[in-house]
Amino acid sequence: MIPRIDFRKLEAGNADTLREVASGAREVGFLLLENTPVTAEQQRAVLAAYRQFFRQDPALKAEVDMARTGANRGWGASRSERVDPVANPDYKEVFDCGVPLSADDPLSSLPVYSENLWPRSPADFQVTVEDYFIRARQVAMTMLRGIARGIGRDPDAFTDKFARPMALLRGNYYPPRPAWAGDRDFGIATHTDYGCLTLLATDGRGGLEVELRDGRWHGVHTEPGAFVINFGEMLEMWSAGAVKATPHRVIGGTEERISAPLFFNPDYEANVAPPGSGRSISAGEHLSQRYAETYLHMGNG
Ligand SMILES: O=C(O)CCC(=O)C(=O)O
Ligand SMILES: [Fe+2]
Repeated sequence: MIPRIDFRKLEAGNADTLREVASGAREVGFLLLENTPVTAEQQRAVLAAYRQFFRQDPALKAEVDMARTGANRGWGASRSERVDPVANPDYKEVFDCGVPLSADDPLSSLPVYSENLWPRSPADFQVTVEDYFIRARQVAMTMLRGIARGIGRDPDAFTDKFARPMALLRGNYYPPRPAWAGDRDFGIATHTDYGCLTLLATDGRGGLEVELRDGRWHGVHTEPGAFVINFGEMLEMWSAGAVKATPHRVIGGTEERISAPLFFNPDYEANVAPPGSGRSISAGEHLSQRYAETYLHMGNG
C-alpha cells in the first residue's frame, strides 16, 4: 500500500524507483525509505537521547520550556500544541531544534530562525541530536531531489531554496495513553505537516496511522533503520498537486513511544506557489501562520 523505496536506487536515478516515488507522492503521500546512509544505530542513538531527556526530572525540562519564549525551540510540554481545531491539545511532549542563522544575518531575528535551547542534561544530548540532524538533512535533500526528478521538474527545483532552511528536528514522546483520555484526545491529532517533506524515525512501535484514498485509517510500520517519508502542505502547493500532504495521527496505546520527525522546511523567502501561477506564497509566512494556529504559546491559546 505504501511504496518502499531503496535510497541508493533513488540516488542513482533508477527510472523505476523515480516512477514509484512519483506515484507514491501523488497517490499516497507516504513512502517508506530504506538503505539510506543513516544507520539503524544512528537512529537508535538519537531516539535514546530523546528518551533520556523526556524521562528525566520535569524541572530540568522546564528550564528549556519553549512556552517561556516567543518561538518553538526546546521542550514543549504535554498539551502545548493543538494540531486539529476540533480535537483537544495533543498529549505528546516534544523537543524541537532548528538550524539557527548566524547572528549578523538580517533574518536571524525571526522566530522561525530562533536560537536553540539545549538542556543541561543528558550530557551528550546536543552532540547526538545535532549529529543526527545533519545526517538526516542530507538524506532529505537527496529525497527531495529525487521527487523533483520523479515528477518531471528540474532536479534542483525545490532544493535550490534550502540555503537557510527553516528545518526542524523534533523528538516526540508519547507516554502511554492517559486514563483520562477521551474521544478528542490524541498523542497527536489528525493533521497534515506544514513543510515540504518529513523524514521520520521511529522506535519500531506502531501507532502512526494515515488516512488513505479509501477513506480509511491504516497503521504504518517500519523496522529500525528505515524512514517513513510524508509530504507537507508547502510541497503540495509548490508541486501543483503532484505531491499530496496526507492526513495522519497517533491515538496512542498502552506503551510509551518515541519518534523523531525531521520537518524539512525551505528558506523563509522561498515562493511555494505553483510555478507559472503568477501567485506568491511565502514559505516563511505559511510556516509562521501554521505555528501560530497550533502552538498554544504562539497564538493558539
Ligand atoms: O510519531 C509519529 O509517528 C508521527 C508524528 C507526526 O505526525 C508529527 O510529529 O508531525
Ligand atoms: Fe505529522
